[in-house]
Amino acid sequence: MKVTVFGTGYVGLVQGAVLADAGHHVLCVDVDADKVAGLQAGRMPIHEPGLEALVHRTQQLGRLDFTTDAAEGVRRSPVIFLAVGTPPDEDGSADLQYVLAVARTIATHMDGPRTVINKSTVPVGTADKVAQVLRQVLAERGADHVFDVVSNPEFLKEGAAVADCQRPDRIIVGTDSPRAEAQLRELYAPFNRNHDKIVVMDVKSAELTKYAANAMLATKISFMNEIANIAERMGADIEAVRRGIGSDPRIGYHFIYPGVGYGGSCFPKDVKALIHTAQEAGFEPTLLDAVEARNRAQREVLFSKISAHYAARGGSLAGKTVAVWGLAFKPNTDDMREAPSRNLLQALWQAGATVQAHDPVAMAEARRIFGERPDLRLVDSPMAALQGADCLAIVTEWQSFRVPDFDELAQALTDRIVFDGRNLYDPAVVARHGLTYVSIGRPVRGEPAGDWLNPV
Ligand SMILES: NC(=O)c1ccc[n+]([C@@H]2O[C@H](COP(=O)([O-])OP(=O)(O)OC[C@H]3O[C@@H](n4cnc5c(N)ncnc54)[C@H](O)[C@@H]3O)[C@@H](O)[C@H]2O)c1
Ligand SMILES: O=c1ccn([C@@H]2O[C@H](COP(=O)(O)OP(=O)(O)O[C@H]3O[C@H](CO)[C@@H](O)[C@H](O)[C@H]3O)[C@@H](O)[C@H]2O)c(=O)[nH]1
Repeated sequence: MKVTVFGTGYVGLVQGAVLADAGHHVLCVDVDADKVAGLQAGRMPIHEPGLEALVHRTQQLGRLDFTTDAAEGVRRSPVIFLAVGTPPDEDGSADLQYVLAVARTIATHMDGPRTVINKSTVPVGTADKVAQVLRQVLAERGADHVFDVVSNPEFLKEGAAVADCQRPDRIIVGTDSPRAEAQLRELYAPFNRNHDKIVVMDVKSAELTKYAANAMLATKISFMNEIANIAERMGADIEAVRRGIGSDPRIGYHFIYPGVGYGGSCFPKDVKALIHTAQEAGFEPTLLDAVEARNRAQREVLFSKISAHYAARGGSLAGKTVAVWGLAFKPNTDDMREAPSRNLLQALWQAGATVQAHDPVAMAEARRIFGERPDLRLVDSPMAALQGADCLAIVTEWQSFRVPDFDELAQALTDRIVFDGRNLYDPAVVARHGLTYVSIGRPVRGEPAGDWLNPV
């Protein structure tokens, strides 16, 4: 099928490449001319495992193209995806300006029937708004073309976006139009061979399904972070508790890792947007309010531990150098949108510390965000970050941080202490190497080996 995708970000680019790989002919449209020129030349705007090879292959096969020409994008394909951003407005609601702008563009240039498929995460009622814009602009043109607006939310995870898109666990199709449903069934047929993954429902339920999924996952994380806070005050070990509850299939092991709070471009924004939608409808979502509040607090926990450690010893962070491992909001991506590392760095700088940081792929993004500043050194390896540092803070659980040389760590860090926001290590092993180890939801371990210290 001929398909046009508006927006070549994490969702649009991956979706476009995966559809092209499955055999469709895809044209990706973006307003960012640099991004489009880069993609035409085969340069990826984001780090996503497997994406570059997929884009190159489908480009060479002539099934994937990029353009800034929106009119061509609209005229070329009967099926048009919307995959533009829906960032949070100041009041937490989703900003629909990009979605509605594309709707106007489609209505301005369409010259026959179109199916508009919304992949952006949008509040309930947005499909109606898109349809209204289409109707209005068509009426202004005096044109009379048939269209359907379908909700088809995306569930990919960054860092695994290509794999998730190639093997979706469900394909939500929100429409009451048999014509549109048949088109989407044909479009997704290559992804639907093993068993029927397509779940058809009304548009509003599809729109809400996306928020419900993200809110449920965010709730699991905030719940676990809440239990971690209780555990560390009681002398219990959250990792033992995690294994203990995860083995119950009704709970499961997924998304119950405690840490530095959820970040990224989706959970923080989508939980806030759902709260806003509920409030607008006259309902106070107290559970979601609490999920959000716990996350806000959790994102400060690592800094609180570092600062409390030094304060308890009569010192402060002023003049200290803190090594930071991990800047991306999660491993296998260079995305730093709402990354918990940003909270930590700002707090450390405010306390007068210098940061010496390493991330396997997000260094360029960090440079773009923070610019040149005397209290930030971005270095090329995890071990280089330790040189001359007083302590280490771990923010992202990259694979390359999982098995460090603890003796080298102990030698390099002046204060011989590790603050781990991701519980990467066995506390007894770290302590055996002469390091003090402060993690999330577990008692502090330190020298001499085997000693349990008071939580800081
Ligand atoms: N990032 C994810 O993991 C993820 C997963 C599922 C759903 N979503 C949702 O998908 C949507 C897109 O997210 P993203 O992370 O891909 O965003 P992004 O910011 O990475 O990309 C959006 C792209 O849209 C382009 N754009 C803006 N206006 C345009 C226009 N009028 N015409 C053409 N292109 C235009 C921008 O230039 C940008 O390249 C959001 O609603 C998001 O919540 C994101
Ligand atoms: O047990 C866990 C799991 C995740 N996280 C954090 O939660 C955030 C989000 O992680 P993840 O869900 O893996 O990444 P995203 O790429 O943000 O993907 C989420 O958001 C997307 C955008 O809506 C959805 O499509 C995905 O299904 C949904 O998982 C990150 O900060 C993680 O560190 C935890 O703290 N503990």
